[in-house]
Amino acid sequence: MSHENPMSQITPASTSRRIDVELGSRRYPVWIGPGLMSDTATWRETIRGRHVLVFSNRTIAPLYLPKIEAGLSGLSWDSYVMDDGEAYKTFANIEQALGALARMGATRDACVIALGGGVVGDMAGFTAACWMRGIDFIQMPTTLLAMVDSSVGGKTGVNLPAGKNLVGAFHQPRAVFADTDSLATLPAREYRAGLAEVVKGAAIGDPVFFSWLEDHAEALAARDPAPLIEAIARKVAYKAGVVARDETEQGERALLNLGHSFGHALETAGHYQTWLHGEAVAIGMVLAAQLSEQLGMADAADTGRLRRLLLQLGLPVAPGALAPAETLLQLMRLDKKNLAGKLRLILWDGIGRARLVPGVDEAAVLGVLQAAINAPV
Ligand SMILES: NC(=O)c1ccc[n+]([C@@H]2O[C@H](COP(=O)([O-])OP(=O)(O)OC[C@H]3O[C@@H](n4cnc5c(N)ncnc54)[C@H](O)[C@@H]3O)[C@@H](O)[C@H]2O)c1
Ligand SMILES: O=C(O)C(=O)C[C@@H](O)[C@H](O)[C@H](O)COP(=O)(O)O
Ligand SMILES: [Zn+2]
Repeated sequence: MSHENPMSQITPASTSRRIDVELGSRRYPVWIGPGLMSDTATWRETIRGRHVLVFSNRTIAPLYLPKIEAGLSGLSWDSYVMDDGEAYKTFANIEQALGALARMGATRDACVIALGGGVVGDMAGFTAACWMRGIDFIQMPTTLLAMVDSSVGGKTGVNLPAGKNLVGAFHQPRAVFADTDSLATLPAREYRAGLAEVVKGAAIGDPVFFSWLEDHAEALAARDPAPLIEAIARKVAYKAGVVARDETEQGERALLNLGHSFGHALETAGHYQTWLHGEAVAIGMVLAAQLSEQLGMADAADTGRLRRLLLQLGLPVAPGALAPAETLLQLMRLDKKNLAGKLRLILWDGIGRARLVPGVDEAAVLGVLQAAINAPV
């Protein structure tokens, strides 16, 4: 494994923000700002070998692959363009992408470029983790959610019919280039879903950031560029800190899963057709807050602030009658945080004070789910 990443010496021409993810003797930069895709000289420096596979999907490739093509000249490159959607985050697609690397004759110094949202990023990263037991990859996130969350931290993988992200690997990117110009084409619903993962970071461990989000909710909902870039940078910095302290989720990193035990169950139960990941996380955070209240850990006032902020940002706060509470609980039993057959959930003591709680009473979870299913969406 190479230790010092020469990327730490490279600076894009634009007025981008840079946050480093420090992993002991390794580190990589997350660049955030406009024009990064077209700044080919910069990201091209990260590619060490001759072979490149651009991993994208049928929506994003026509929009953004032409922007990066010039930077690939002189390399032996190909693209793997998957169908669009969470339902395609499967092993079958990983096998196809690995086949594309094989056809290229990709060697160990090959690089995968993830050009897209979180689905593409998780799958491109997993492809890179699998090929010859691990090659380089670069994240070029094109959704807000991918910029603030999935492109950073090295969680990669795919879904199984039994549940979300059940198979994967920790495999860190070599660099992240979050070109905020690409958000111009992002549909409004997808944009709002990304804001949920911003709120999550603040709700877990940064009450000052949470208040800042409350003060800037209207501007963020309207995609005002200055507060948006500030919000992206603050969330990335927060996540980078957590990942630096606990890269492989032995402890603190599990907190980044606030709302996800519920959220993943909602996504799976709806066959990825009902709630987007960010929306499911928004609902899941409210459920976690309600459960925390019921267990005597937190006040209703904190749940109220969380609900209000999510609603201001245009996010859902209740699941609707998607599936019976028992079905959702059954899906939650396969969550990766659970131990010894017992639910381990991220709950909170209030805004900015999340914690991992083992052995959570299933009857209490069922009660919260049942009440939420009957509440208006
Ligand atoms: N690895 C992690 O740490 C991590 C963190 C959070 C989420 N995730 C995963 O990320 C996934 C969700 O990611 P997502 O919300 O980005 O969804 P996504 O990747 O499905 O992208 C959302 C939609 O927007 C489209 N799109 C993307 N960029 C666009 C652009 N610039 N213009 C127009 N359309 C564009 C996509 O084609 C897709 O239809 C889930 O699978 C989730 O599990 C992973
Ligand atoms: O980076 C992390 O750690 C996270 O938990 C970030 C989450 O937002 C993300 O959805 C992640 O994919 C969930 O991971 P999982 O381990 O619950 O599958
Ligand atoms: Zn998430």
